[in-house]
Amino acid sequence: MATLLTPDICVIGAGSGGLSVAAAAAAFGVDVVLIEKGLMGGDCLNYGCVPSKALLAAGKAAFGQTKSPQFGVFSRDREIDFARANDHVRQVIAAIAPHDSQERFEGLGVTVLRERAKFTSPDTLAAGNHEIRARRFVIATGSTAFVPPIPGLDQVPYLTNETLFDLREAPEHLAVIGGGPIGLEMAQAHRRLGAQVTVFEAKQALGNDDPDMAAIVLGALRAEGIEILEGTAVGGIRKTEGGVLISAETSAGRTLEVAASHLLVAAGRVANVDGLGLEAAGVDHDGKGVRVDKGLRSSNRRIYAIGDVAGGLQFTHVAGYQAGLVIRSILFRLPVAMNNDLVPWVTYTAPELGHVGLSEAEARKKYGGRVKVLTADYDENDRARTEGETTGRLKLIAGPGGRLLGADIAGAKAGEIINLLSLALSRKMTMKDLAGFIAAYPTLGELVRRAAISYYAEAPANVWVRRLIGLLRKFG
Ligand SMILES: Cc1cc2nc3c(=O)[nH]c(=O)nc-3n(C[C@H](O)[C@H](O)[C@H](O)COP(=O)(O)OP(=O)(O)OC[C@H]3O[C@@H](n4cnc5c(N)ncnc54)[C@H](O)[C@@H]3O)c2cc1C
Ligand SMILES: NC(=O)c1ccc[n+]([C@@H]2O[C@H](COP(=O)([O-])OP(=O)(O)OC[C@H]3O[C@@H](n4cnc5c(N)ncnc54)[C@H](O)[C@@H]3O)[C@@H](O)[C@H]2O)c1
Repeated sequence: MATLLTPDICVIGAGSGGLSVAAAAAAFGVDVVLIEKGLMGGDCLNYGCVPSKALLAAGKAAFGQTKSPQFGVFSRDREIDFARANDHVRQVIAAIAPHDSQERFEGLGVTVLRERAKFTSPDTLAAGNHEIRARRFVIATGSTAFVPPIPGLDQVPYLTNETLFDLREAPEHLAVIGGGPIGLEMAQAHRRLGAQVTVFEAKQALGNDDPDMAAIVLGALRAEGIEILEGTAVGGIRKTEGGVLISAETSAGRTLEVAASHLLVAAGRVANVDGLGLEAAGVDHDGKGVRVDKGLRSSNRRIYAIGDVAGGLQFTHVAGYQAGLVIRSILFRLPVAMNNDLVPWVTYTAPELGHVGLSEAEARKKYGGRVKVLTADYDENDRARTEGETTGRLKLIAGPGGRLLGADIAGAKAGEIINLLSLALSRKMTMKDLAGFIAAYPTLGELVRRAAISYYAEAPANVWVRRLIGLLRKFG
């Protein structure tokens, strides 16, 4: 007979979103059951952010050696041991894992069940030998790699983010389907660790970002020898003795065939809703995931959904932000509303690509001619020069009254600089604020001031400003 549990909150999925809800609720002394069918930590720790950034760091170290003669440093034997790079990935995961572990959460007072969860009715969930009736449920089951219906793909061995980080040898030639953040981050990491890499992108690579900024990143990746075939849809795949043969057609109607040793599918994500019993629970869902309102509630008011499964922006910090909103709603019954306008994102290629707020196109659509686009180039920044990182640009989008509407950065440390602009956006700052603070010299952050100051570029030529200066001069 099933054991009945009646916690205040039941969380399904111990990834970025689920762990944040469980930890916060437990900190307030609330009775929580957390259910995880796979590894604690979910995608981000085991198959996503952490291993991808660790592998990129290994690639950066390898690439640094090729750049070092610029600094008068010559290394004689440049040898890449891919297995050691993979060890680094494993060690980073292992170092973070205790923070997300069952032991830690049980120590916080959370009941952790390592089972697959499934709703059996609008207020009941089954998980192994347990039946759970909670006051509130939070679905945080994440997403999985979307595998496109390409003829032959199901007949060949392919990698996804769940298997890529198991490789102990560098692929000789890695073919990647998808030129989004996953495809391009992994293309660069593997290229720098010795693989030949070809990326097939049906539309535009980095298509969710500002096209000018994406072009800077794509140019840099191509210069490192990554072949990025945009407007090129994969039409079929065959197994060969040495790997796979990929047939693709370009938007110009040209057919091409590429032989590769390994294939990575990075063509987007599907929300993990299958097998959750959502129909039994009365929870509506569509191709994007669980349908939620601004307060992250599903069609069953007792059940919330957060993170990748909720069908919006798919980032760890979004899952964490949504977890905070759900906690406020469940524990304090406060009205909450998600605001995606303030969410930054970063693609960790080199150069990095960062974004927050409205894009230039969105801003122009909303404010027309009242939008000013202000830029500062990395090759004019002293710190970028000293570091040999002069490829890049920062773009600020200013609206009426000089108010910051959005920002895009392609360049070194874009991910760090975008945080400053994320804060500025959330505080409703203007170009006056961004031009008026003291930035330490020499830093890449000075790019923000430089772009913001250009908002006032016309001031010295303004006749009224000149008259005012002339008038003030008369007072001695
Ligand atoms: C290669 C890659 C790189 C990425 N890099 C970044 C990055 O740099 N920065 C960033 O912000 N985001 C990044 N992301 C996205 C980020 O990983 C996700 O947005 C984040 O993990 C979503 O958190 P989540 O809690 O919604 O889901 P997850 O972290 O995936 O957790 C969901 C958990 O639910 C469990 N589960 C599913 N179904 C059930 C069930 N029926 N019963 C019990 N348990 C279940 C799963 O096993 C999983 O552990 C990356 C993703 C990938 C794939
Ligand atoms: N740095 C980060 O924060 C980071 C890193 C990786 C992933 N992520 C998250 O994970 C999400 C998923 O990443 P992703 O790169 O898999 O998805 P994506 O949707 O951003 O990109 C997938 C790309 O694959 C292309 N594509 C789809 N089918 C194709 C086909 N048959 N042939 C050729 N191209 C095809 C699409 O046109 C698209 O450009 C991201 O949107 C992001 O939210 C974040």
